[in-house]
Amino acid sequence: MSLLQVQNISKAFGGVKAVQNISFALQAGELLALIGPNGAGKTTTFNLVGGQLAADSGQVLLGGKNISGLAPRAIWRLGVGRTFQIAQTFASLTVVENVQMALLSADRKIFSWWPRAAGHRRSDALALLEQVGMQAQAERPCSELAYGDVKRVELAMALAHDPQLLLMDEPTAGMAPGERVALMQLARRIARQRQMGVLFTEHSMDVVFGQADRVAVLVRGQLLAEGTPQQIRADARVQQAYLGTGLVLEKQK
Ligand SMILES: Nc1ncnc2c1ncn2[C@@H]1O[C@H](COP(=O)(O)OP(=O)(O)OP(=O)(O)O)[C@@H](O)[C@H]1O
Repeated sequence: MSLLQVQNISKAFGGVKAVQNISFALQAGELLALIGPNGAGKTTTFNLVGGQLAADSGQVLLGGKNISGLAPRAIWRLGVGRTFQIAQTFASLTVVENVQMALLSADRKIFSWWPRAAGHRRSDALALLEQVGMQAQAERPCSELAYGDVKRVELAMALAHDPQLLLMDEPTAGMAPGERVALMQLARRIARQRQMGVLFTEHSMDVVFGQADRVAVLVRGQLLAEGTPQQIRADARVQQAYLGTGLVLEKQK
C-alpha cells in the first residue's frame, strides 16, 4: 500500500481553480518532487495534504486511512511533518535546545517548555543533530549559524516526532546551488534510512532531477505528467509547459 495517496482532489478559491482533480501516490522511503510554473497549485496541494486547507472534493489517504478534513495538528500527530520555505527556529536558543523544544512538542509538553527545554531528552536531541551533521554545533545559538545550517537544524526538528511523511515546501529557497543539492542529498539519505516519504516543491531543476525518485508536474492546477526524472525531462508536454518561464529542464553540465 502506498504511504500517501492523493485521490482526485480539487480546490477552488472563488473562480480560481487552484487544484483540479489531482491524483498521485508516494511510497515509503521515496522522494517525490512536485514542480510547476508559478501559480500551478503546488502550495495549495501541500496545504491540502497537511490539512491547512480543506479540499472541495477528493481525498487524501495516509497509510490507507482517510485524513481529509482533519485539522493540521491531528494530521501532524498521525505522522506528517512539515518544513517551511523560511526556516523556523528560535534564534536566541542554542541548536540543541531548538531540537529539544521540538521533542517537547512531540511529547505534548509544549505548554511547559520554556524553562524545561534545556533538560528534556538532550541525548535524543543530539542523536537527531548527528543525523543531520550538526552535532558539533549543538551549543551555538541558532542566530550565529549559516543559513544552510539553519535548514539542517530545521530538518532535525521536523524529525523529532518521527514522521512517516515529510512535506518540504521549497526547502532550498535562498540557498547557494551547492548547498541545495547537499540538503536534499541529506533528506534523501534520511528518507531511505527511516523509510520516510518526502514530498517537496522545488524550483531548482538540478535538485529535482538529481535527487527526486519521481517527479509530478502541475500546470494551471492540473497534473500534466508524473514519472521518473528521465521520463519527465524527455516529456514534450512538460518542455512545452516550461517554455518561456525561464526554467531550464536540461540537467546543467
Ligand atoms: N488563499 C487564496 N486565495 C485566493 N487565491 C489563491 C489562494 N491561494 C492560492 N490562490 C491561487 O491559486 C493558484 C495556485 O496557487 P499556489 O500558491 O498553489 O501555486 P504555486 O504552484 O505554489 O505557485 P508558486 O510557485 O508561485 O508558489 C494561483 O492562481 C493563486 O493565485
